[in-house]
Amino acid sequence: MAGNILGTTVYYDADCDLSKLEGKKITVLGYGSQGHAHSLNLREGGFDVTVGLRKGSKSWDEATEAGFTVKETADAVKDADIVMILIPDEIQADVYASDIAPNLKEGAYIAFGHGFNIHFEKIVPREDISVFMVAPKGPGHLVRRTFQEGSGVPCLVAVYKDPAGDAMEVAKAWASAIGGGRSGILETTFKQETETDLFGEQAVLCGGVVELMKVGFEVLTEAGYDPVNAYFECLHEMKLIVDLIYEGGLATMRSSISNTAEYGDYITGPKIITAETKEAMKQVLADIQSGKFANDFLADSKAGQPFLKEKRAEFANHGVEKVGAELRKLMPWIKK
Ligand SMILES: NC(=O)C1=CN([C@@H]2O[C@H](COP(=O)(O)OP(=O)(O)OC[C@H]3O[C@@H](n4cnc5c(N)ncnc54)[C@H](OP(=O)(O)O)[C@@H]3O)[C@@H](O)[C@H]2O)C=CC1
Ligand SMILES: CC[C@](O)(C(C)=O)C(=O)O
Ligand SMILES: [Mg+2]
Ligand SMILES: [Mg+2]
Repeated sequence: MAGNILGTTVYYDADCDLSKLEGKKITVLGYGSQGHAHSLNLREGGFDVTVGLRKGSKSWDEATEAGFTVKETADAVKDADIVMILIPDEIQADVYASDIAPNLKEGAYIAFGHGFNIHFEKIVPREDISVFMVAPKGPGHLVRRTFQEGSGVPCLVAVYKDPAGDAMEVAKAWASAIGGGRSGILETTFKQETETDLFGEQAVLCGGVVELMKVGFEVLTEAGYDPVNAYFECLHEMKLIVDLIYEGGLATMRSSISNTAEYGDYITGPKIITAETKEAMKQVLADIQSGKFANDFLADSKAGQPFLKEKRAEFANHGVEKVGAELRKLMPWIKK
């Protein structure tokens, strides 16, 4: 049953009424990281899912091979009671205008895995449409893998418009059906989800951690240390350390490392992540809140993604990726 965690209500499977999805025609747009996970998990719960895609793509073949009814986006939206939009954020507004909005039936629900386009008002749905969000707090491939293993990724749920009157119950049912109710479903707003998710992925989870690992690798290799040793030290072992934090918090991790490491952790951590770093993080948050980041990201996308492509090429050629690719070939237990 729902738990009160330090004043916040968190829902679990027992609080979610899956009958809210029963008898509804469900369409998932996109069969990428999140799309494949939502579609497969829902289907295993007994729900009938149609996948909407553009014809002739890799995803089209994959969803067809997985046994789904696959239709072109506009066609998949017609007749659907719930349309979950899991195509890339940067194209959602255009696809919404061309293929989704004109085909949405009166009184349908639309849903998102991230609040970006609703919060920044790139998509403004009609008044008869109910709008909710189910945002897993983890990568789609882990939403699928943990579900198969019997656990699940926590989800944030929110409602933006509710002419149907039960959008939050539908959102909770969806979150439960994809595995979120096994580890916790948190009710929030589109604004909170969008801003915290963008901040987390940029400053901590992806941008922050990747830069820390990459620069650590560079400092060791530029000082003449063996690149394989540097890779094990700065990247491979990151997962092992984070696994302990995930399992028991910072104290469990620190109880497993040596006193030498723990002393160095307290002495050196604040020299690397300084007051200046905290100020930079605050500026990152301000740019997210003002919409600057969203507009810069969309402008890069409209221009054909020059910045994104340049960075992908730069990282593909970085030593840390080359060493890692060779080492992982010798560790067959690491899944592709
Ligand atoms: N990745 C993640 O783990 C997380 C993502 N989210 C959110 O989920 C949403 C989806 O992201 P993500 O799963 O990463 O996306 P992906 O890039 O992994 O997948 C996008 C899917 O959309 C399809 N697609 C692309 N362009 C079109 C188009 N014009 N018309 C129809 N289908 C198209 C792609 O198929 P193809 O290119 O083969 O045609 C692919 O199947 C976003 O809102 C994101 O913020 C939220 C939490 C975590
Ligand atoms: C951390 C990145 C993420 O927010 C996610 C997997 O949760 C994303 O947008 O992919
Ligand atoms: Mg996220
Ligand atoms: Mg995100």
